[in-house]
Amino acid sequence: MEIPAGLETTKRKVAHSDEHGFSDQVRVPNVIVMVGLPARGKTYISKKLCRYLKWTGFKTRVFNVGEYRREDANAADAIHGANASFFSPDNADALKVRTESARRAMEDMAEYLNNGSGAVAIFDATNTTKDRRKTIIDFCKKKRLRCFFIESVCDDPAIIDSNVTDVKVNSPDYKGLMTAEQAKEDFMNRIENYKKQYEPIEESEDETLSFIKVINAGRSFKVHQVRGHVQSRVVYFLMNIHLLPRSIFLTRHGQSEYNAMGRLGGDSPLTEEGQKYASALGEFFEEEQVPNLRVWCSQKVRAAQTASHLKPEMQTEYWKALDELDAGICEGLTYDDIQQRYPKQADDRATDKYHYRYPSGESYEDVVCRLEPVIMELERQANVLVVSHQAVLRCVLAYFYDRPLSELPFIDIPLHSLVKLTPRAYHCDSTIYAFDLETGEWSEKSAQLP
Ligand SMILES: O=c1[nH]cnc2c1c(-c1ccc(Br)cc1)cn2-c1ccccc1
Repeated sequence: MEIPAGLETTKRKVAHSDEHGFSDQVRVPNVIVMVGLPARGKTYISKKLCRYLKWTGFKTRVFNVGEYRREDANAADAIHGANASFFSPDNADALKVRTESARRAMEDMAEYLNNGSGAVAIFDATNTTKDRRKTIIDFCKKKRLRCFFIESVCDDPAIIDSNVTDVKVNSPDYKGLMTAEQAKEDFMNRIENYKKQYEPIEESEDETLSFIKVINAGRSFKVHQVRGHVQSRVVYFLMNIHLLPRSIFLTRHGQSEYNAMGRLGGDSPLTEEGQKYASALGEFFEEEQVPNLRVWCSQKVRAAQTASHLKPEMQTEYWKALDELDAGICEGLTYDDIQQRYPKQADDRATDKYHYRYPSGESYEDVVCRLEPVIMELERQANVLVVSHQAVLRCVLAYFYDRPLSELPFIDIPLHSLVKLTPRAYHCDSTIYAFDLETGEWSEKSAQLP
C-alpha cells in the first residue's frame, strides 16, 4: 500500500555507536588533544576554546603540561630553568621529567572527566610524536574518553614571530633569567629541538583518528572523522576565529521612559537624558573614526533611537537576538510590584539568578543560548559596535571576560557608558568610557581583564 509522501514513518533513530562502542545517546566525556611545535598557538586555541565551551554550558578545563613540568622541575630542582637544552631529545633526565609531567596531567584529566563532572578536557602539550599520541589514545580508550586531535601547523614566519614576541618571551620559563632577545633566541632553539622528532598527524597512523589540522592560523583546514556534538562545535568554532587585531564596542541604549520609572522590559522610547547620550555616542564615533565599523542594534525602540545618531554609512543591522531578556508576566512591573504580586518568583530569582526563568519569559541561560550566533559572528568580524541591553551585555561580557556563568547576572553595566574590548592572545584589554550628562564629558577607565 502506497504511503502518501511525507507520511512514511521515519526509522527509529538507532543510537550511532562508533568502533569504541561509544554511543551518541550517552554522555561521553571529550578529550581535546593539542598537537604542534612550540609557538603554533596551541595554548591560544586551548584557552579560547575552553572559554567558548564553558560559556555555552560545557564544563571544560585546560590541562597544560608545561605548568605540570614547571611544578615538577621546581620540585626536582635538578633542571636549571627550561632553556632549549632541556628539550633536547638526548637529555634523558629532562625527558623523564617531561614524560612524568604528561602522565600526571593525563591522570588529573581522567579524574576531572570521570569523577569531577567535567564534560571536556583540553590537553595542551606538543604531542608531536606518534608514540606520544598512541599513549594518549590507549589511555582514553582505557578510561572510556572520546579523543579529538587539533594539530596546528604553521610555517608563516610572521605569525610565529608574533607568537614568540607576544607570549613566549614573557613565559615563566624565562622569568628573570634572560633578556627578551636572549629568550627569543633560546625559544627558536627549543623549536629546532622539537623539529628533530616532530611527526605530523597522518590518517594512516590510526584510521579511527578524529582530528582537525589547522593550517597557518586558520587559512585552511583538514578535518577527519568528526564524532559527536562537541567535536562538531569545536570544528565550527575553529573555522570562525581569527587573529586580526580589532575592537568590539558595547553599549546599552540611553535612559528610557521605563528606566526612569524603574519598570522592567517594555519597548519605551528614550528620555531627554537618553537622547543626550545617543547624540554624544554619535559624536564619539565621529571623532574615534573606527575603520569599517559595523553597528548591531536590538529591535527595541530605545536601542534604535540610541543608534540613530551614528552615520548612516555604518550599516546598522537590527538583531532580534540582541533584544532585552523577556521578563514574561513581569514585563512593565517594578521590582516592588514583583515583590508584592509574585513573592515566590522574587525568591526563586534571588536563589539562582542565572537559571531563573520568568513565567512566560526568559532566563539568563535562555539569553546565552540565543546569543551564541551573535558571539560566533562577533568572532568572525572586525570592528563592531553593539547597541543592546543590560542582561544581553552581561552575557556578552561574561564571554569575553571568561567569567563563571554564576557571576554573569551580576556584572556591572551602567547606563551611558561604552565598553571598548580589544582581544589579545590570552586576555582581553578593556576601556570603559563613561558619559557625564551634567558636563557632557566622557571619562575613561582602562582595565586588563583576565
Ligand atoms: O597557527 C598559529 N601559529 C602561531 N601562532 C598562533 C597561531 C594561532 C591560531 C591557530 C589556529 C587558529 Br583557528 C587561529 C589562530 C594563534 N597564534 C598566536 C599568535 C600570537 C600569540 C598567541 C597565539
